[in-house]
Amino acid sequence: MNASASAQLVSTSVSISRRSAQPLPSPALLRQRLPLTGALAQRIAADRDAIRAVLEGRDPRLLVVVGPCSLHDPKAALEYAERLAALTPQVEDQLLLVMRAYVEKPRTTVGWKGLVYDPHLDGSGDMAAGLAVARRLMLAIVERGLPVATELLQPLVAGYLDDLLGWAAIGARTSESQVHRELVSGLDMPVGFKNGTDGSLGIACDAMRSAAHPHSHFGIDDLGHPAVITTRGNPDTHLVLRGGHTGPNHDAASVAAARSALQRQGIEARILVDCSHANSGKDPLRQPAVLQTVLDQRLGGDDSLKGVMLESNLFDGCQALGGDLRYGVSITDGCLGWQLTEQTLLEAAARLRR
Ligand SMILES: O=C[C@H](O)[C@H](O)COP(=O)(O)O
Ligand SMILES: C=C(OP(=O)(O)O)C(=O)O
Repeated sequence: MNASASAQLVSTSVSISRRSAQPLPSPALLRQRLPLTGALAQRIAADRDAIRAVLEGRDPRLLVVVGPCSLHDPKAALEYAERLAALTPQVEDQLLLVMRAYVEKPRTTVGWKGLVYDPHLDGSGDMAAGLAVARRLMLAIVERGLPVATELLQPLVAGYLDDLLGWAAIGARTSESQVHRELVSGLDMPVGFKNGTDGSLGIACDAMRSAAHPHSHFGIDDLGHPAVITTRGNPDTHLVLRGGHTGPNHDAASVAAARSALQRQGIEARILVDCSHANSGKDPLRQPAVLQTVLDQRLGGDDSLKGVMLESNLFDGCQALGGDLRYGVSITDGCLGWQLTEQTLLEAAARLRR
């Protein structure tokens, strides 16, 4: 094609398109700018093994994924990480603490989509900066000795961050997506699939079976080039119960139903309960009560319940994005403040110890 024909093709595609494009650094370039040291990479591999051991029942502790609904302020996120790291030695005989470090948010319709999408919180969508801020922050959390957990939402983002993760979630809005199942089948870490927002368990069970299989799928390679990605299948997935439109699903009857649904499909019953979202009726202060029901069931002999998730921040509640933001308060879902979080986790460890 000569130059004028190709210019015409470009202008035609621009005139009929509702989108524009700006380049981003490749995953390899960002990793090179913000590298993971060999010692930290080994720690992350050991953290993944420790989480696997809990999920497989080789370690009797309770996995606790705890932290903000979303990270929007690196300073507050690091203060939170320091508090969680300081709490760890007091509970680690009973609880395996992993920090929730969510930098992408799936929205029901529209809203702030997380630090990687909009790090300046002003709708400018500076995703090149967002990726760097998120990677730097996750590295700093890992350096403080904590395993990092996140939701993987946009598959392209995974390549920029996945070397830093100990655990990942596929959210209620994406568990049914083939693209996300393919992504998980290539990840070398434990991954939780959430039940659907309507409470359906079937999509998460299907997701676990699909992700356990090898796949070939469209993606980008480390240099950012379009590529055929070939995966080996991920055996380390599990179900996350988060409740649904019809109500919570952390009670004994719902957990038994989930266990049967998994067993019917030949999947090992490994379940984590999200104490927030529809399990708390979106009231963050109800999370400790949800956790108690999980402990009741575990202490009553249910060994399919491997862990919990709590949405927690420096301070209780949430605030609308805009104007002067209060330090340490969520700008997405409401969270349990640090004081109550610490008390809840200390009490949970004490109860399990007894
Ligand atoms: O965890 C966060 C929210 O529940 C999820 O992102 C959906 O939020 P939205 O319904 O406010 O968009
Ligand atoms: C969005 C989340 O959860 P869910 O997918 O269960 O709504 C979340 O944990 O932030």
